[in-house]
Amino acid sequence: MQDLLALDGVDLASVAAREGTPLHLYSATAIRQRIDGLQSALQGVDATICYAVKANGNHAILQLMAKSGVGADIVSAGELRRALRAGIAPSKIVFSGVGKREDEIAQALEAGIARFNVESRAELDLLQRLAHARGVVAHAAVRINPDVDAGTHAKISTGKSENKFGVAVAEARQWFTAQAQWPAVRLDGLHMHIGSQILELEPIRRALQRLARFWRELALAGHAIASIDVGGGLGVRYRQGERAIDAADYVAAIRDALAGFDGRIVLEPGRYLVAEAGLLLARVLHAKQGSERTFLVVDAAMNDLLRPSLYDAWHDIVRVGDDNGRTTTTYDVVGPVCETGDTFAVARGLPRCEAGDLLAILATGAYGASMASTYNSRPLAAEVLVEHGRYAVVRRRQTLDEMLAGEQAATHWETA
Ligand SMILES: Cc1ncc(COP(=O)(O)O)c(C=O)c1O
Ligand SMILES: N[C@@H](CCCC[NH3+])C(=O)O
Repeated sequence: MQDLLALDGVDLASVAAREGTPLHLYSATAIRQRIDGLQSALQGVDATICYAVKANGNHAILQLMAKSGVGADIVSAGELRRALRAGIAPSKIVFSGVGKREDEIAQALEAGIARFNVESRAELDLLQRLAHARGVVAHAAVRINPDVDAGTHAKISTGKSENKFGVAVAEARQWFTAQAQWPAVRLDGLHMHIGSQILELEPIRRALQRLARFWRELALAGHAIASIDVGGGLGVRYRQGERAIDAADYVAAIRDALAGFDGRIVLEPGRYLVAEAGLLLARVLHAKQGSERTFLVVDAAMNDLLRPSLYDAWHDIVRVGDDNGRTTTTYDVVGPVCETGDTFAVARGLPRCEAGDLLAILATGAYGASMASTYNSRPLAAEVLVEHGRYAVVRRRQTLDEMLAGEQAATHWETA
């Protein structure tokens, strides 16, 4: 990652000095390479890549997706708004999520999105009512829960029967049989998404096979399936040397499992397209010698990057600049937030650091800024897009006034 930014000729220290820290950086070149790689692997397949906006919904990144012909997988009216504003065609937008609100479905219907990935009978009923009221027919896919363990962190595993997502094949079968009950919904798609940060192909293969078996059964029963959405979940390398799934192998597994399917295949990668293209710059505030451990207290915190606190996730960390023979020292890299969980790394070997040094926390392009909060009343960090030795600020650092906007004294009371 750092090599790529260096190749682009961007001096991290100078961007940090000009824009301040903490600072999220994304390489446009790296994102394009990921998109191109996946698109090439998909050559000859009738496929639409619908980028999972939740991974990083920054306007500039969504514009980049739109310009590359990539669509969007959305989970809220906010993400719908973002996708449309960035120029993503409604015909390339799919709407996932286990709890879509009535107003959100209404907005998506009015925008004319391609498809709703439906996760419960209640949602199907609601979609029927709202589509009927508007005199339109909504295309829907059933999200199947294939009961496969994706082998990822429990908090981001979504394809086991105990998870809240999707429905069992048995229930989906009933929906197809009873289709006439929902005349304003065209139930002609299947969907799955078994989890995120998946590093082994085997669980994906198993889930695809279950999905394919059901598609064949439906086809035999005379149900036309126009779209099979295989979800996202492709993992990335958070540690140097870690193994991840190759895009070509992933696409080969999809082709194999769905051989003979002549409809549209939808993919919903999020992390895969953006994670390794991003890094978070943080300044060392001080090195603190505790009684048992040595801490590097930095100016980024769990509100800027939640993954280590939430999932004990590993992110490689490098000291920016020449090491000049500094000895390797073992540090806990921590933020200033008042929680012990505000820790980016435990017992990590780094060149000896001092106050003012710059650290880059790597592979933060996905689920970094998009999961940020203002916890501890820390304003949202700025985001910059880097390309060929230049950078553009694509989100200004939030000011304290912006952070406080909307809050007010309890002077106006309503009776309820
Ligand atoms: C329905 C759905 N599609 C796609 C994604 C994108 O996942 P990832 O970023 O792991 O590719 C998610 C999140 O895991 C999701 O819930
Ligand atoms: N937020 C998670 C991934 C969840 C994916 C959303 N379905 C992460 O940071 O790894």
